[in-house]
Amino acid sequence: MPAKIIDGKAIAADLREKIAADVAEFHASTSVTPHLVAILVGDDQASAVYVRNKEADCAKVGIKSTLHRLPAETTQADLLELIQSLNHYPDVHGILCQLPLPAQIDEQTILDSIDPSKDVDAFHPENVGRIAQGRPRFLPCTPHGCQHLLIASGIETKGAHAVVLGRSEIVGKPLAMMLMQRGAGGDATVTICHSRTKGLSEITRQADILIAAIGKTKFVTADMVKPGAAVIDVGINRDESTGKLVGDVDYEALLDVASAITPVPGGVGPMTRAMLLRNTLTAAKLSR
Ligand SMILES: Nc1nc(=O)c2c([nH]1)NC[C@@H]1CN(c3ccc(C(=O)N[C@@H](CCC(=O)O)C(=O)O)cc3)C=[N+]21
Ligand SMILES: [Mg+2]
Repeated sequence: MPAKIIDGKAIAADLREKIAADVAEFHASTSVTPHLVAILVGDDQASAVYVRNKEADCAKVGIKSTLHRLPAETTQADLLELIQSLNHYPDVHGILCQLPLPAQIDEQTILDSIDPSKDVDAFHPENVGRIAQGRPRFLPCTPHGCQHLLIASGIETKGAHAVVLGRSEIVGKPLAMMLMQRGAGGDATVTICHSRTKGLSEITRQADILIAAIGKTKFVTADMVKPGAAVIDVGINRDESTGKLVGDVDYEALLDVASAITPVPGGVGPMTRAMLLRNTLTAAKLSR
């Protein structure tokens, strides 16, 4: 039987409907409109597309969004000054500074400067620490999107062996923590693999749930996957020749091996954006 294709676009649309209702309810009781501010430094093409999509998403659910576009040569001091003013501005609930940043700016310094209660990416060390301790304020958007795809698709994580490929601070590391946590979408036995892992395919072949977040086109081949495994593809790579978005897994080949799989595009990407909306509403609620 070919793999069930997990429709992230549809699941994200359902989520947005729920968020829109929650935003309306929040507004009815407080008169507050949640407000997300995105900062885009420079003119990276992919970043510009992502930020534009995000603005359209906000409009769909009744969240106000503002975009600050800064030139590529912006100094770190100037960016810090903008973030400080946004931190203090009560009408701003969520702040997202689009990554990557130009070379003259230290990303960690910038992420550390965002008020943790407005940190809708959940990249601030205080929020990362809270996730590690199992008492999150915000969950990072891409890992939360992956977890929600599993829950919405009825894929049991409890007791399952989840293998996470990739140890980034943005996806692999926090997702591993979340899958291990007690409760829905958690209680998994988690293995994290990375570029230095020995015997990689023996490990990935033990996965009931395999999550690929390494940023390498078609890295996960059919021989690395146990028949019947669920595969979540976090990769968003641009195919040099066709210009199309491709994931980290050999999708066509895995259709005959996996029990369920996410496509790229239309899998994790739309979920990431939906979770950002949810975090913005959470931030607005926190401000009350
Ligand atoms: N501070 C920060 N937070 C982020 O969350 C963040 C970031 N910086 N920098 C860049 C990455 C990347 N990212 C994506 C989110 C959604 C799609 C997405 O919606 N993808 C669609 C396709 C979009 C298209 O066609 O280009 C899909 O997969 O179906 C893609 C990429 C968020 N990021
Ligand atoms: Mg993300």
